[in-house]
Amino acid sequence: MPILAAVRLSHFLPTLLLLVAGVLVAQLTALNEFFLSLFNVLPTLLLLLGGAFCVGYGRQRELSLLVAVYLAYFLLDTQTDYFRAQGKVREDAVLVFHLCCLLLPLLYGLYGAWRERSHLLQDLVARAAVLLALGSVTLALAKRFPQELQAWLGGLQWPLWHGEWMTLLQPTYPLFLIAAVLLLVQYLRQPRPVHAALLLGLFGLLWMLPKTFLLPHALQVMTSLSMLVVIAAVAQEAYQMAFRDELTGLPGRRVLNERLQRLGRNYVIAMADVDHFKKFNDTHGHDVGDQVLRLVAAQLRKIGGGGRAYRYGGEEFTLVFPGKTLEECLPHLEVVRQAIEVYRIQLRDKQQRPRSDKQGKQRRSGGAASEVSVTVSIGVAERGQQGTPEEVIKAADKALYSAKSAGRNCIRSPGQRRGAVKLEAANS
Ligand SMILES: Nc1nc2c(ncn2[C@@H]2O[C@H](COP(=O)(O)OP(=O)(O)OP(=O)(O)O)[C@@H](O)[C@H]2O)c(=O)[nH]1
Repeated sequence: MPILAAVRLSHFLPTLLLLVAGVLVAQLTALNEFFLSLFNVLPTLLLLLGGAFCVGYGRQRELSLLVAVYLAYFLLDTQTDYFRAQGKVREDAVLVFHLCCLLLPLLYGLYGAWRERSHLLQDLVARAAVLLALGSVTLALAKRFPQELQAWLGGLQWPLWHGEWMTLLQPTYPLFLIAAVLLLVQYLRQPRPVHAALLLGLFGLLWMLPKTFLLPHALQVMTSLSMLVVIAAVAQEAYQMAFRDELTGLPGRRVLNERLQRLGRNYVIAMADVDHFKKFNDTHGHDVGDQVLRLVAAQLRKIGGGGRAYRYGGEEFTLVFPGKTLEECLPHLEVVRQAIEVYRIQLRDKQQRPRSDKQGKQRRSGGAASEVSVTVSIGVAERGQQGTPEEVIKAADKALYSAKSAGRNCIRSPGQRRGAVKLEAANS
Protein backbone atom coordinates (compact mmCIF):
# COMPACT_ATOMS: atom_id res chain seq x y z
CA MET A 1 0.00 0.00 0.00
CA PRO A 2 1.46 3.43 -0.88
CA ILE A 3 2.48 5.17 2.34
CA LEU A 4 0.37 8.30 1.89
CA ALA A 5 -2.74 6.25 1.12
CA ALA A 6 -2.63 4.92 4.68
CA VAL A 7 -2.47 8.41 6.23
CA ARG A 8 -5.86 9.18 7.76
CA LEU A 9 -7.28 12.53 8.75
CA SER A 10 -9.13 10.68 11.52
CA HIS A 11 -5.76 9.87 13.12
CA PHE A 12 -5.04 13.59 13.52
CA LEU A 13 -8.40 15.29 13.84
CA PRO A 14 -9.37 14.48 17.47
CA THR A 15 -5.85 15.30 18.68
CA LEU A 16 -5.76 18.49 16.66
CA LEU A 17 -9.13 19.63 18.01
CA LEU A 18 -8.08 18.96 21.60
CA LEU A 19 -4.79 20.83 21.17
CA VAL A 20 -6.45 23.81 19.45
CA ALA A 21 -8.97 23.92 22.32
CA GLY A 22 -5.99 23.81 24.71
CA VAL A 23 -4.29 26.72 22.94
CA LEU A 24 -7.49 28.78 23.19
CA VAL A 25 -8.06 27.98 26.87
CA ALA A 26 -4.40 28.64 27.71
CA GLN A 27 -4.70 32.16 26.26
CA LEU A 28 -7.33 33.07 28.84
CA THR A 29 -5.86 35.16 31.61
CA ALA A 30 -8.60 34.23 34.08
CA LEU A 31 -10.24 30.83 34.43
CA ASN A 32 -13.26 30.28 36.63
CA GLU A 33 -12.83 28.49 39.94
CA PHE A 34 -13.93 25.12 38.59
CA PHE A 35 -11.53 25.02 35.64
CA LEU A 36 -8.74 26.48 37.73
CA SER A 37 -9.03 23.63 40.23
CA LEU A 38 -9.48 21.12 37.42
CA PHE A 39 -6.31 22.10 35.57
CA ASN A 40 -4.35 22.21 38.82
CA VAL A 41 -4.96 18.52 39.40
CA LEU A 42 -5.44 17.31 35.85
CA PRO A 43 -1.78 16.53 35.00
CA THR A 44 -1.45 14.42 38.16
CA LEU A 45 -4.79 12.71 37.59
CA LEU A 46 -3.87 11.95 33.99
CA LEU A 47 -0.54 10.53 35.06
CA LEU A 48 -2.22 8.23 37.57
CA LEU A 49 -5.25 7.17 35.53
CA GLY A 50 -3.54 7.24 32.14
CA GLY A 51 -0.50 5.49 33.61
CA ALA A 52 -2.69 2.73 35.07
CA PHE A 53 -4.47 2.41 31.73
CA CYS A 54 -1.16 2.13 29.86
CA VAL A 55 0.09 -0.48 32.33
CA GLY A 56 -3.15 -2.43 31.86
CA TYR A 57 -2.69 -2.45 28.10
CA GLY A 58 1.06 -3.11 28.25
CA ARG A 59 1.89 0.26 26.65
CA GLN A 60 5.33 0.96 28.11
CA ARG A 61 6.20 3.59 25.55
CA GLU A 62 3.21 5.80 26.31
CA LEU A 63 3.67 5.25 30.05
CA SER A 64 7.30 6.42 29.94
CA LEU A 65 6.30 9.37 27.81
CA LEU A 66 3.63 10.43 30.31
CA VAL A 67 6.18 10.21 33.11
CA ALA A 68 8.70 12.34 31.18
CA VAL A 69 6.10 15.02 30.38
CA TYR A 70 4.85 14.98 33.96
CA LEU A 71 8.35 15.39 35.40
CA ALA A 72 8.96 18.45 33.21
CA TYR A 73 5.55 19.78 34.28
CA PHE A 74 6.34 19.19 37.96
CA LEU A 75 9.66 21.03 37.77
CA LEU A 76 8.23 23.97 35.86
CA ASP A 77 5.09 24.14 38.00
CA THR A 78 7.21 24.51 41.13
CA GLN A 79 8.89 27.47 39.47
CA THR A 80 5.70 29.15 38.24
CA ASP A 81 4.04 28.68 41.67
CA TYR A 82 6.97 30.46 43.31
CA PHE A 83 6.90 33.17 40.65
CA ARG A 84 3.20 33.78 41.22
CA ALA A 85 3.49 33.76 45.02
CA GLN A 86 6.64 35.87 45.32
CA GLY A 87 6.38 38.06 42.23
CA LYS A 88 9.91 37.10 41.21
CA VAL A 89 11.56 34.00 39.80
CA ARG A 90 13.44 31.53 41.96
CA GLU A 91 17.22 31.58 41.94
CA ASP A 92 17.48 28.39 39.94
CA ALA A 93 14.56 29.22 37.58
CA VAL A 94 16.69 29.89 34.49
CA LEU A 95 18.72 26.71 34.94
CA VAL A 96 15.65 24.53 35.56
CA PHE A 97 13.79 26.07 32.64
CA HIS A 98 16.71 25.59 30.23
CA LEU A 99 17.22 22.00 31.35
CA CYS A 100 13.50 21.25 30.86
CA CYS A 101 13.60 22.82 27.39
CA LEU A 102 16.46 20.52 26.40
CA LEU A 103 15.53 17.30 28.18
CA LEU A 104 11.82 17.32 27.34
CA PRO A 105 12.18 17.06 23.52
CA LEU A 106 15.12 14.71 23.98
CA LEU A 107 13.20 12.24 26.15
CA TYR A 108 9.96 12.71 24.24
CA GLY A 109 11.61 11.98 20.89
CA LEU A 110 13.59 9.09 22.33
CA TYR A 111 10.68 7.42 24.12
CA GLY A 112 8.22 8.17 21.32
CA ALA A 113 10.34 6.65 18.56
CA TRP A 114 11.73 3.81 20.71
CA ARG A 115 9.87 0.71 19.61
CA GLU A 116 8.34 -1.40 22.33
CA ARG A 117 10.03 -4.73 22.80
CA SER A 118 8.05 -7.88 23.12
CA HIS A 119 9.28 -8.40 26.67
CA LEU A 120 7.32 -5.75 28.54
CA LEU A 121 9.25 -5.75 31.79
CA GLN A 122 12.62 -5.51 30.03
CA ASP A 123 11.29 -2.66 27.96
CA LEU A 124 10.06 -0.78 31.01
CA VAL A 125 13.33 -1.33 32.90
CA ALA A 126 15.37 -0.06 29.92
CA ARG A 127 13.26 3.09 29.66
CA ALA A 128 13.40 3.69 33.42
CA ALA A 129 17.18 3.20 33.35
CA VAL A 130 17.55 5.91 30.68
CA LEU A 131 15.41 8.30 32.71
CA LEU A 132 17.28 7.51 35.90
CA ALA A 133 20.72 7.89 34.30
CA LEU A 134 19.88 11.14 32.53
CA GLY A 135 18.02 12.52 35.55
CA SER A 136 20.70 11.69 38.11
CA VAL A 137 23.58 13.06 35.99
CA THR A 138 21.65 16.27 35.31
CA LEU A 139 20.64 16.62 38.96
CA ALA A 140 24.20 16.02 40.17
CA LEU A 141 25.61 18.61 37.76
CA ALA A 142 22.88 21.13 38.58
CA LYS A 143 23.49 20.75 42.32
CA ARG A 144 27.27 20.72 42.19
CA PHE A 145 27.97 23.25 39.43
CA PRO A 146 24.82 25.34 39.01
CA GLN A 147 26.53 28.51 37.77
CA GLU A 148 28.97 26.73 35.46
CA LEU A 149 26.16 24.63 33.98
CA GLN A 150 23.97 27.67 33.46
CA ALA A 151 26.83 29.58 31.83
CA TRP A 152 27.62 26.61 29.59
CA LEU A 153 23.99 26.26 28.54
CA GLY A 154 23.77 30.01 27.91
CA GLY A 155 26.83 29.75 25.67
CA LEU A 156 25.22 27.10 23.45
CA GLN A 157 24.37 29.48 20.63
CA TRP A 158 25.05 29.82 16.96
CA PRO A 159 24.46 33.48 16.05
CA LEU A 160 24.29 32.64 12.35
CA TRP A 161 21.29 30.35 12.94
CA HIS A 162 19.54 32.64 15.36
CA GLY A 163 16.04 33.77 14.42
CA GLU A 164 14.15 36.66 16.00
CA TRP A 165 11.32 34.29 16.91
CA MET A 166 13.58 32.01 18.97
CA THR A 167 12.65 32.76 22.56
CA LEU A 168 13.96 29.47 23.97
CA LEU A 169 17.52 28.30 24.31
CA GLN A 170 18.73 27.80 20.74
CA PRO A 171 19.52 24.04 20.87
CA THR A 172 15.92 23.42 21.97
CA TYR A 173 14.76 23.94 18.38
CA PRO A 174 16.99 21.36 16.66
CA LEU A 175 16.05 18.91 19.43
CA PHE A 176 12.34 19.46 18.78
CA LEU A 177 12.99 19.23 15.05
CA ILE A 178 14.83 15.89 15.38
CA ALA A 179 12.06 14.53 17.62
CA ALA A 180 9.40 15.71 15.15
CA VAL A 181 11.19 14.11 12.19
CA LEU A 182 11.58 10.82 14.08
CA LEU A 183 7.91 10.81 15.04
CA LEU A 184 6.80 11.80 11.54
CA VAL A 185 8.84 8.99 9.97
CA GLN A 186 7.38 6.61 12.54
CA TYR A 187 3.85 7.74 11.64
CA LEU A 188 4.47 7.38 7.90
CA ARG A 189 5.87 3.90 8.39
CA GLN A 190 3.03 2.89 10.67
CA PRO A 191 0.06 5.24 10.39
CA ARG A 192 -1.64 4.73 13.75
CA PRO A 193 -3.63 7.08 16.00
CA VAL A 194 -0.97 6.88 18.74
CA HIS A 195 1.82 7.84 16.34
CA ALA A 196 -0.22 10.83 15.13
CA ALA A 197 -0.95 11.86 18.75
CA LEU A 198 2.73 11.64 19.71
CA LEU A 199 3.66 13.89 16.80
CA LEU A 200 1.02 16.53 17.48
CA GLY A 201 1.55 16.36 21.25
CA LEU A 202 5.16 17.37 20.66
CA PHE A 203 4.00 20.54 18.90
CA GLY A 204 1.70 21.28 21.84
CA LEU A 205 4.70 21.17 24.17
CA LEU A 206 6.77 23.35 21.83
CA TRP A 207 3.96 25.89 21.83
CA MET A 208 3.74 25.77 25.62
CA LEU A 209 7.37 26.19 26.68
CA PRO A 210 7.90 29.87 25.73
CA LYS A 211 4.59 30.75 27.42
CA THR A 212 5.31 28.98 30.70
CA PHE A 213 5.90 32.21 32.64
CA LEU A 214 3.91 34.49 30.34
CA LEU A 215 0.46 32.88 30.34
CA PRO A 216 -0.81 31.84 33.78
CA HIS A 217 -2.45 28.58 32.65
CA ALA A 218 -0.39 27.56 29.63
CA LEU A 219 1.67 25.01 31.57
CA GLN A 220 -1.20 23.14 33.23
CA VAL A 221 -3.51 23.27 30.23
CA MET A 222 -1.06 22.19 27.54
CA THR A 223 0.63 19.56 29.70
CA SER A 224 -2.79 18.11 30.46
CA LEU A 225 -3.82 18.09 26.82
CA SER A 226 -0.52 16.69 25.55
CA MET A 227 -0.94 13.82 28.01
CA LEU A 228 -4.64 13.47 27.27
CA VAL A 229 -4.17 13.12 23.50
CA VAL A 230 -1.71 10.27 24.02
CA ILE A 231 -4.07 8.48 26.46
CA ALA A 232 -7.04 9.07 24.13
CA ALA A 233 -5.10 7.60 21.20
CA VAL A 234 -4.19 4.52 23.28
CA ALA A 235 -7.89 4.16 24.14
CA GLN A 236 -8.83 4.57 20.46
CA GLU A 237 -6.38 1.83 19.46
CA ALA A 238 -7.61 -0.43 22.24
CA TYR A 239 -11.17 0.07 20.97
CA GLN A 240 -10.11 -0.68 17.40
CA MET A 241 -8.26 -3.81 18.51
CA ALA A 242 -11.32 -5.07 20.31
CA PHE A 243 -14.00 -4.08 17.82
CA ARG A 244 -12.44 -3.65 14.37
CA ASP A 245 -11.26 -6.37 12.12
CA GLU A 246 -7.57 -5.67 11.59
CA LEU A 247 -7.33 -6.96 8.02
CA THR A 248 -10.32 -5.21 6.47
CA GLY A 249 -10.95 -2.34 8.89
CA LEU A 250 -14.63 -3.33 9.04
CA PRO A 251 -16.36 -3.70 12.41
CA GLY A 252 -15.87 -7.26 13.60
CA ARG A 253 -18.07 -10.00 15.02
CA ARG A 254 -18.23 -8.42 18.48
CA VAL A 255 -19.75 -5.20 17.11
CA LEU A 256 -22.14 -7.24 14.98
CA ASN A 257 -23.33 -9.23 18.00
CA GLU A 258 -23.87 -6.02 19.90
CA ARG A 259 -25.75 -4.45 16.94
CA LEU A 260 -27.98 -7.52 16.65
CA GLN A 261 -29.23 -6.91 20.19
CA ARG A 262 -30.45 -3.45 19.24
CA LEU A 263 -32.32 -4.19 16.02
CA GLY A 264 -35.97 -3.10 15.91
CA ARG A 265 -38.96 -4.98 14.56
CA ASN A 266 -38.00 -4.93 10.89
CA TYR A 267 -34.60 -5.64 9.49
CA VAL A 268 -32.77 -7.57 6.82
CA ILE A 269 -29.55 -9.52 7.20
CA ALA A 270 -27.37 -10.65 4.30
CA MET A 271 -24.42 -13.03 4.41
CA ALA A 272 -21.84 -12.56 1.64
CA ASP A 273 -19.11 -15.08 0.91
CA VAL A 274 -16.22 -14.88 -1.58
CA ASP A 275 -16.53 -17.63 -4.20
CA HIS A 276 -13.89 -20.33 -4.56
CA PHE A 277 -11.66 -18.49 -2.17
CA LYS A 278 -9.74 -21.57 -1.14
CA LYS A 279 -8.74 -22.12 -4.75
CA PHE A 280 -7.90 -18.44 -5.09
CA ASN A 281 -5.62 -18.64 -2.05
CA ASP A 282 -3.98 -21.80 -3.34
CA THR A 283 -3.34 -20.22 -6.75
CA HIS A 284 -2.23 -16.73 -5.78
CA GLY A 285 -1.06 -17.11 -2.20
CA HIS A 286 -2.43 -16.01 1.14
CA ASP A 287 -1.10 -12.43 0.83
CA VAL A 288 -3.01 -11.84 -2.39
CA GLY A 289 -6.00 -13.47 -0.71
CA ASP A 290 -5.73 -10.90 2.07
CA GLN A 291 -5.50 -8.11 -0.47
CA VAL A 292 -8.68 -9.38 -2.11
CA LEU A 293 -10.53 -9.55 1.21
CA ARG A 294 -9.61 -5.90 1.81
CA LEU A 295 -10.95 -4.91 -1.60
CA VAL A 296 -14.15 -6.90 -1.17
CA ALA A 297 -14.60 -5.27 2.23
CA ALA A 298 -14.04 -1.83 0.68
CA GLN A 299 -16.86 -2.49 -1.81
CA LEU A 300 -19.18 -3.90 0.84
CA ARG A 301 -18.55 -0.86 3.02
CA LYS A 302 -20.10 1.27 0.26
CA ILE A 303 -23.42 -0.60 0.51
CA GLY A 304 -26.37 1.77 0.21
CA GLY A 305 -29.89 1.56 1.63
CA GLY A 306 -28.78 2.18 5.22
CA GLY A 307 -26.89 -1.11 5.33
CA ARG A 308 -23.72 -1.69 7.31
CA ALA A 309 -21.04 -4.28 6.59
CA TYR A 310 -19.27 -6.43 9.21
CA ARG A 311 -16.64 -9.11 8.87
CA TYR A 312 -18.30 -12.25 10.14
CA GLY A 313 -15.12 -14.31 9.95
CA GLY A 314 -12.82 -15.76 7.29
CA GLU A 315 -14.08 -14.80 3.85
CA GLU A 316 -17.62 -14.27 5.07
CA PHE A 317 -19.23 -10.87 5.63
CA THR A 318 -22.55 -9.79 7.13
CA LEU A 319 -24.65 -6.86 5.97
CA VAL A 320 -27.32 -5.51 8.30
CA PHE A 321 -30.18 -3.27 7.11
CA PRO A 322 -32.18 -1.98 10.09
CA GLY A 323 -35.78 -0.96 9.41
CA LYS A 324 -35.77 -2.30 5.85
CA THR A 325 -37.66 -4.91 3.86
CA LEU A 326 -36.14 -7.50 1.57
CA GLU A 327 -37.42 -5.69 -1.55
CA GLU A 328 -35.78 -2.47 -0.43
CA CYS A 329 -32.40 -4.13 0.12
CA LEU A 330 -32.08 -6.36 -2.92
CA PRO A 331 -31.15 -3.59 -5.40
CA HIS A 332 -28.38 -2.36 -3.08
CA LEU A 333 -27.00 -5.86 -2.65
CA GLU A 334 -27.04 -6.32 -6.40
CA VAL A 335 -25.06 -3.10 -6.85
CA VAL A 336 -22.23 -4.35 -4.62
CA ARG A 337 -22.33 -7.84 -6.12
CA GLN A 338 -21.83 -6.33 -9.57
CA ALA A 339 -19.22 -3.85 -8.34
CA ILE A 340 -17.17 -6.76 -6.96
CA GLU A 341 -17.65 -8.82 -10.12
CA VAL A 342 -16.33 -6.10 -12.44
CA TYR A 343 -13.53 -4.93 -10.15
CA ARG A 344 -10.13 -5.83 -11.58
CA ILE A 345 -7.47 -6.32 -8.93
CA GLN A 346 -3.89 -5.56 -9.91
CA LEU A 347 -1.64 -8.07 -8.22
CA ARG A 348 0.97 -6.41 -6.09
CA ASP A 349 3.36 -9.22 -5.77
CA LYS A 350 6.58 -7.71 -4.44
CA GLN A 351 8.73 -10.07 -6.48
CA GLN A 352 6.86 -9.20 -9.67
CA ARG A 353 6.98 -5.49 -9.00
CA PRO A 354 8.89 -3.51 -11.67
CA ARG A 355 12.19 -2.04 -10.57
CA SER A 356 11.61 1.30 -12.29
CA ASP A 357 8.71 3.42 -13.56
CA LYS A 358 9.84 2.77 -17.13
CA GLN A 359 9.72 -0.98 -16.62
CA GLY A 360 6.32 -0.64 -14.98
CA LYS A 361 4.97 1.35 -17.95
CA GLN A 362 6.35 -1.18 -20.41
CA ARG A 363 4.75 -4.04 -18.52
CA ARG A 364 1.42 -2.31 -18.32
CA SER A 365 1.38 -1.38 -22.00
CA GLY A 366 2.45 -4.91 -22.87
CA GLY A 367 -0.43 -6.24 -20.80
CA ALA A 368 1.92 -8.23 -18.61
CA ALA A 369 0.54 -6.84 -15.33
CA SER A 370 -1.47 -9.63 -13.69
CA GLU A 371 -5.08 -8.86 -12.96
CA VAL A 372 -7.51 -11.00 -11.07
CA SER A 373 -11.12 -10.70 -10.07
CA VAL A 374 -13.42 -12.44 -7.64
CA THR A 375 -17.13 -12.80 -7.17
CA VAL A 376 -19.34 -13.11 -4.13
CA SER A 377 -22.47 -15.09 -3.39
CA ILE A 378 -25.04 -13.52 -1.11
CA GLY A 379 -27.80 -15.06 0.96
CA VAL A 380 -30.33 -12.62 2.38
CA ALA A 381 -33.24 -12.97 4.80
CA GLU A 382 -35.63 -10.62 6.51
CA ARG A 383 -37.19 -10.85 9.92
CA GLY A 384 -40.52 -12.63 9.69
CA GLN A 385 -43.37 -12.42 12.16
CA GLN A 386 -41.23 -13.90 14.85
CA GLY A 387 -37.58 -14.70 14.92
CA THR A 388 -34.45 -13.64 16.63
CA PRO A 389 -31.50 -12.05 14.79
CA GLU A 390 -29.67 -15.38 15.17
CA GLU A 391 -32.51 -17.15 13.35
CA VAL A 392 -32.47 -14.54 10.58
CA ILE A 393 -28.70 -15.04 10.20
CA LYS A 394 -29.27 -18.79 9.98
CA ALA A 395 -31.90 -18.25 7.27
CA ALA A 396 -29.52 -15.93 5.37
CA ASP A 397 -26.77 -18.53 5.71
CA LYS A 398 -29.08 -21.19 4.29
CA ALA A 399 -29.92 -18.88 1.39
CA LEU A 400 -26.18 -18.38 0.88
CA TYR A 401 -25.76 -22.14 0.44
CA SER A 402 -28.54 -22.01 -2.17
CA ALA A 403 -26.68 -19.20 -3.95
CA LYS A 404 -23.53 -21.31 -3.95
CA SER A 405 -25.29 -24.32 -5.35
CA ALA A 406 -27.10 -22.15 -7.90
CA GLY A 407 -23.75 -21.41 -9.52
CA ARG A 408 -22.33 -18.67 -7.22
CA ASN A 409 -21.97 -14.93 -8.01
CA CYS A 410 -25.64 -14.39 -7.24
CA ILE A 411 -28.10 -13.38 -4.54
CA ARG A 412 -30.68 -15.68 -3.04
CA SER A 413 -33.27 -15.39 -0.32
CA PRO A 414 -35.19 -18.11 1.55
CA GLY A 415 -37.90 -19.66 -0.56
CA GLN A 416 -36.50 -18.27 -3.78
CA ARG A 417 -36.71 -20.77 -6.55
CA ARG A 418 -33.54 -22.21 -8.02
CA GLY A 419 -32.49 -20.25 -11.08
CA ALA A 420 -34.03 -16.92 -10.01
CA VAL A 421 -30.64 -15.71 -8.97
CA LYS A 422 -29.39 -12.54 -10.59
CA LEU A 423 -31.61 -9.55 -10.28
CA GLU A 424 -30.43 -8.02 -13.53
CA ALA A 425 -31.19 -11.30 -15.27
CA ALA A 426 -34.48 -11.55 -13.51
CA ASN A 427 -35.44 -7.98 -14.43
CA SER A 428 -34.43 -8.16 -18.09
N1 LIG B 1 -6.06 -15.01 2.62
C1 LIG B 1 -6.97 -15.31 3.54
N2 LIG B 1 -7.69 -16.45 3.44
C2 LIG B 1 -8.62 -16.72 4.37
C3 LIG B 1 -8.86 -15.86 5.45
N3 LIG B 1 -9.85 -16.39 6.20
C4 LIG B 1 -10.21 -17.55 5.61
N4 LIG B 1 -9.48 -17.74 4.49
C5 LIG B 1 -9.53 -18.86 3.56
O1 LIG B 1 -10.77 -18.91 2.93
C6 LIG B 1 -10.96 -20.22 2.42
C7 LIG B 1 -12.41 -20.60 2.59
O2 LIG B 1 -12.63 -21.69 1.79
P1 LIG B 1 -13.96 -22.53 1.81
O3 LIG B 1 -14.78 -22.18 3.04
O4 LIG B 1 -13.59 -23.96 1.62
O5 LIG B 1 -14.82 -22.04 0.61
P2 LIG B 1 -14.44 -21.51 -0.84
O6 LIG B 1 -13.17 -22.03 -1.36
O7 LIG B 1 -14.55 -20.01 -0.77
O8 LIG B 1 -15.57 -22.10 -1.70
P3 LIG B 1 -17.05 -21.67 -1.77
O9 LIG B 1 -17.38 -20.89 -0.51
O10 LIG B 1 -17.81 -22.94 -1.82
O11 LIG B 1 -17.21 -20.84 -2.99
C8 LIG B 1 -10.00 -21.11 3.19
O12 LIG B 1 -8.99 -21.56 2.30
C9 LIG B 1 -9.39 -20.18 4.24
O13 LIG B 1 -8.04 -20.48 4.48
C10 LIG B 1 -8.07 -14.67 5.55
O14 LIG B 1 -8.20 -13.87 6.47
N5 LIG B 1 -7.14 -14.44 4.57
